[in-house]
Amino acid sequence: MANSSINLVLHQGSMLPHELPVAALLGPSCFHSFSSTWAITNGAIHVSPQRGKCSAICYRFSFRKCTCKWKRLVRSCSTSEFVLASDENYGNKQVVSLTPRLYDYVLKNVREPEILRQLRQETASMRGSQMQVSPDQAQLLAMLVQILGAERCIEVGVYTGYSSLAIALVLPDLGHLVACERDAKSLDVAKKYYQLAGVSHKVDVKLGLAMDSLESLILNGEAGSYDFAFIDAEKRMNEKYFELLLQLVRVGGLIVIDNVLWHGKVADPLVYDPKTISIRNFNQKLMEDERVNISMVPIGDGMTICRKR
Ligand SMILES: C[S@@+](CC[C@H](N)C(=O)[O-])C[C@H]1O[C@@H](n2cnc3c(N)ncnc32)[C@H](O)[C@@H]1O
Repeated sequence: MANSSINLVLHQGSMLPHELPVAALLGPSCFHSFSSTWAITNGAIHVSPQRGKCSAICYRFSFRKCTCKWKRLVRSCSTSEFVLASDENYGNKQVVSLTPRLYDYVLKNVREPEILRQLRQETASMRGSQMQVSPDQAQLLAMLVQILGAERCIEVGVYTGYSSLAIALVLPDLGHLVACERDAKSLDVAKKYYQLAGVSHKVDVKLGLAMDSLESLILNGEAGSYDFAFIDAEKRMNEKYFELLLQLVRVGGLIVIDNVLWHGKVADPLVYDPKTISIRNFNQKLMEDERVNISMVPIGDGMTICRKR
């Protein structure tokens, strides 16, 4: 077999047995606090940690003489990189692993409207710009809205308006998007772009706490009248937003929740900060919630699409 190698970024907690001696070498606190890049090559087995420029630590090791089942976790060839589920009952299903190169390719295949590109560029220099959804996520949201034929939508967490504008652009002219945001400064940018895009008449901006805005919609008799909702605000409030939105959305309507993978921390047993625990618990609740059909999609930071039954 050719000497193929891959780089796979494994975040803390996704430890393979091979990591253990390295973890011992570095000490638990050190090991706990970084993401590591693993270079896997065919050759003699060795594990060698080395600090890279980016403060990540790289390990080089191979599996030729290694018989442990973990070698099955990661495989490579010269052009693709993928992971296998560690549970062999998934039949060695290969799942593509997004690398920077592959993600660039995905982004090159997004049809991002010019106005969204401009908004993204303006937001890039602003505080919190990493909060906005990625172009591929925005495209998926817009696609869901179109497939549903949605006319009435709600967004919880607008920031400078990237995802809400993506939704508003595909709504019919009489469509209606309730956009909930507590930060007036970010909303000013969003409103400027709604105007520039000619969709202001479709967007009902609610400045204030999202819970208050959602509760007032319910008090206003609007339960069951919305087709689509997107949750992307304070993560620890997700369950509360979800419960209110479940009242506001009609049967067959969608509620999409962002950041359900939380940079991979949800799957890391070593991470138990309050936000991660809350997202992890909410994911578990959705998994058991008979009121909705669900699909967790590993796009961006992970989105779960819920369809109200
Ligand atoms: C992740 S950003 C939203 C990004 C946006 N969806 C986009 O793609 O550009 C989260 C936003 O939620 C807002 N937010 C957080 N807690 C909120 C609350 N309780 N009520 C209303 N907005 C809130 C924040 O001010 C922030 O602008």
